[in-house]
Amino acid sequence: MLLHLRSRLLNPSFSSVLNASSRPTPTPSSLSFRASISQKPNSHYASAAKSSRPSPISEAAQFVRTVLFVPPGVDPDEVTEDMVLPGSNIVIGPYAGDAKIKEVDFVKSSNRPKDCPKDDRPEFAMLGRSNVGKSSLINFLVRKKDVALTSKKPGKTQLINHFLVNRSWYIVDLPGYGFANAPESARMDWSSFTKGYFLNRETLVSVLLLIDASVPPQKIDLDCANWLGRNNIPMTFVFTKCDKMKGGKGRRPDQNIQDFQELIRGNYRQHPPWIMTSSVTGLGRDELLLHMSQLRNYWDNE
Ligand SMILES: Nc1nc2c(ncn2[C@@H]2O[C@H](COP(=O)(O)OP(=O)(O)OP(=O)(O)O)[C@@H](O)[C@H]2O)c(=O)[nH]1
Ligand SMILES: [Mg+2]
Repeated sequence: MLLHLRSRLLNPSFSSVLNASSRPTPTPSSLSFRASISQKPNSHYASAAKSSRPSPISEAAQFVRTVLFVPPGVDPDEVTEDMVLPGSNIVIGPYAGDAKIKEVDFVKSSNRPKDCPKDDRPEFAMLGRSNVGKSSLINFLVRKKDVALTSKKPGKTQLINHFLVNRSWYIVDLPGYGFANAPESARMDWSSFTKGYFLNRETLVSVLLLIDASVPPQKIDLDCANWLGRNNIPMTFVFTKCDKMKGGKGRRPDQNIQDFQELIRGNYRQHPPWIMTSSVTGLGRDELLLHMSQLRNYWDNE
């Protein structure tokens, strides 16, 4: 199982969509949510890892921990291949379930983090370079064409937009960063605006950090991932545009994804969750919703 898994994860390929079936009821845990879901690169740098006492875990469990995302409630020694979502490194555990989207309502746009909805529903924030496909991913997840506004021009989304799903959790569309080609009017100070949201939003379950798989790894995305990690903000890498097999200037999406993983691998003792998607072909939709359900259900039970 190890060898097969190793080659599958180190060489991402396009796989079929998993049937998101319902899962057993989760068992509440006393573990702290952020502590167990987040990746904390600061404390996970290789040097820090070397100085800590060796833990008596098996080679298989060690491999699983460094490459796979093992959610709360799963013993790394008991992970089997069928627990890993296709097109991802995500292990599905006992908290996954109730992943279907039945209804979605736009709630509000806020231009300051403190104007965001004030309730305790869990939320997921879409973050990524301008034009990476954040708004498209929201429409793709909720299976509606125009819930979130999309555009070929970068800088379309300029406010923090809250969408309420099944009246119980939020998806948040955020302005993109890295407006290299955006009109002057669309530029903004991402550092003070969006960073304030990340640092203060207590109901944020995870950031979905979107990375364009049709281009080679970009420094700004790596910097963003490291900033989130240093600030202990849980994240999932969502690779977008995986349908663009010819990839224009760049290499094929699977090669770009592999290069991105290699660039960040050294920073994390436990690899953050990642998943391949395409809002054109539907790749990864059910898998991403299932992953979000396990993070959310764990958060709800904490
Ligand atoms: N081929 C392909 N194109 C995509 C995909 N996702 C988004 N796009 C296209 O990429 C462009 C930008 O999409 P948006 O969803 O508006 O991007 P955004 O990240 O919300 O952009 P900002 O709001 O400007 O930050 C649009 O032309 C989309 O049609 C995808 O999976 N595959
Ligand atoms: Mg947008």
